[in-house]
Amino acid sequence: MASRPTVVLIPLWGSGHFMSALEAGKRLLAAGGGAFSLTVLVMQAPTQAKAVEVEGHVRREAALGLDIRFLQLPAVEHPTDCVDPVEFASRYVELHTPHVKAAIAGLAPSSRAAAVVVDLFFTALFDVAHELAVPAYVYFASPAAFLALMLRLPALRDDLTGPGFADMEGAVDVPGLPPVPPSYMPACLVKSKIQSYDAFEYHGRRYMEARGIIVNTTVELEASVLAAIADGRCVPGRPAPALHAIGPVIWFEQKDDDQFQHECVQWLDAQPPASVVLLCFGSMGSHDAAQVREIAAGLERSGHRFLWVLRGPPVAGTRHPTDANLDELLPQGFLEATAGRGLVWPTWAPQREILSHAAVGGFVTHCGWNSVLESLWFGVPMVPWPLYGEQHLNAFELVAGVGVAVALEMDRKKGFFVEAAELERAVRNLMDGGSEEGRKARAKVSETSAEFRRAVGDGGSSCTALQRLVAEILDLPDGRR
Ligand SMILES: COc1cc(-c2[o+]c3cc(O)cc([O-])c3cc2O[C@@H]2O[C@H](CO)[C@H](O)[C@H](O)[C@H]2O)cc(OC)c1O
Ligand SMILES: O=c1ccn([C@@H]2O[C@H](COP(=O)(O)OP(=O)(O)O)[C@@H](O)[C@H]2O)c(=O)[nH]1
Repeated sequence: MASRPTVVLIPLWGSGHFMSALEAGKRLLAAGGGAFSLTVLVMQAPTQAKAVEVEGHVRREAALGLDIRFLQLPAVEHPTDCVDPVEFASRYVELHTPHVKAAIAGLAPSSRAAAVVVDLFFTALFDVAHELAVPAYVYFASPAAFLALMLRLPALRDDLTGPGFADMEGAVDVPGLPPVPPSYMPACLVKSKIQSYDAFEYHGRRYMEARGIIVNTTVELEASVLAAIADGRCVPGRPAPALHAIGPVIWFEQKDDDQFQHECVQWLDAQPPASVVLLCFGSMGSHDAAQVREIAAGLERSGHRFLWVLRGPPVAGTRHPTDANLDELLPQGFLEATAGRGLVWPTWAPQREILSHAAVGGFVTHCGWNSVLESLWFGVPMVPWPLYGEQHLNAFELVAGVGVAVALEMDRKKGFFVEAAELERAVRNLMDGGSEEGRKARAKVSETSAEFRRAVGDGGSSCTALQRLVAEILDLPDGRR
């Protein structure tokens, strides 16, 4: 049998990470034109719900008949006493090191590993790659701005006066971004316990060992940040990491049944073009009862049409929201008052399909990076309502850097609470034809959507970056394929 190498992909279990990495892997596979296969090492997800989700993804993707092999890694113990999901992921993956080594070392000689591509929180696996002399890459499913920050964390530690950025005076210097107010730092670094900073800083340092960092962005969207990283401004005095901006990597589910229309989509079909504002807060986003009342009041007073994906409080001991009990959560009379112009959807919604619908004209989003890229792809301007992870920094970049969003004021001292009047103002500015702020965001987002489509098309920046990456993995001269 002819010898053909494989690219080993090791994604994190969360859908936003897992499916983004897998989609990137599929693009590598396609660009490789059969020169290598893809091997995905699948970790046992730490919760039952996530395990079911991952199994579903693997089953569906395996059935596509592509040149992808899924290898399940043996289960390991769960680390305890972790302060946040990043510390958990970092320690959990360390426990997988011997299994990952055995899986890669055990590949048949005819399908040796040409590269190992790991999730942004899995840099502990570089040890395995180094031992086996396989080039290691990071797949960074978040923006380059967050990468720039992570690379800067070792140096920024000297500027801290407390364990996190909360007490810091002045602004944070994230190369390539305007000065960032400390309150826009990722939530877990603001109110940080020190382990949280340690976990992020650890990965920031280790990125420097990678042969390359594959980033889910475009050079057009994050030009200044990518240039700052490439010019060595994040880690002065060290060779800059090699970047591959191959985005936007967006996963589009294939519909099994074209006849079936989701209830949300059926409802949108009956609304005028660009008239509906979507509110959706990601896989881990939910609000408490007081905040839900403010959202309801803000939407009612805005007078605009809306599709609100409203989730209930998280399952105890997890961050996964439950399905909302609308009778309990919504103020009395709200559904009657907004009947015909509003739909409240209490569970997971088909967000990409909704964003692609002509009736959707704006998106109040938690700023998860996948959601942001989807919104930009479909040319939908945003109101950022960041909740967790790096989302506050994403929100800052969207408003102050890229200009595709209308800002939302939050009470940063009161758990980022948003008053009804403020949501009403932001929704009106986003959706009203007469608002200058909304007009600018709409114009910029249309431009970005067109740029995105050019970037991934033949000869586009991301397509070219992908081809160069494939040539590098295959060791072809001059990046030729
Ligand atoms: C990127 O910065 C942070 C990401 C996370 C984080 O952690 C996480 C852990 C899990 O066990 C499952 C997950 O699904 C998950 C998701 C997650 O954040 C989201 O990751 C997306 C990448 O695909 C995307 O970047 C979104 O914007 C993120 O919200 C946690 C964190 O701090 C606690 C981060 O700083
Ligand atoms: O009700 C929902 C909520 C989220 N998503 C999808 O889940 C992903 C969420 O990823 P993101 O990076 O935005 O945020 P995370 O959930 O990881 O914080 C995106 O692809 C969304 O389209 C969805 O389809 N329906």
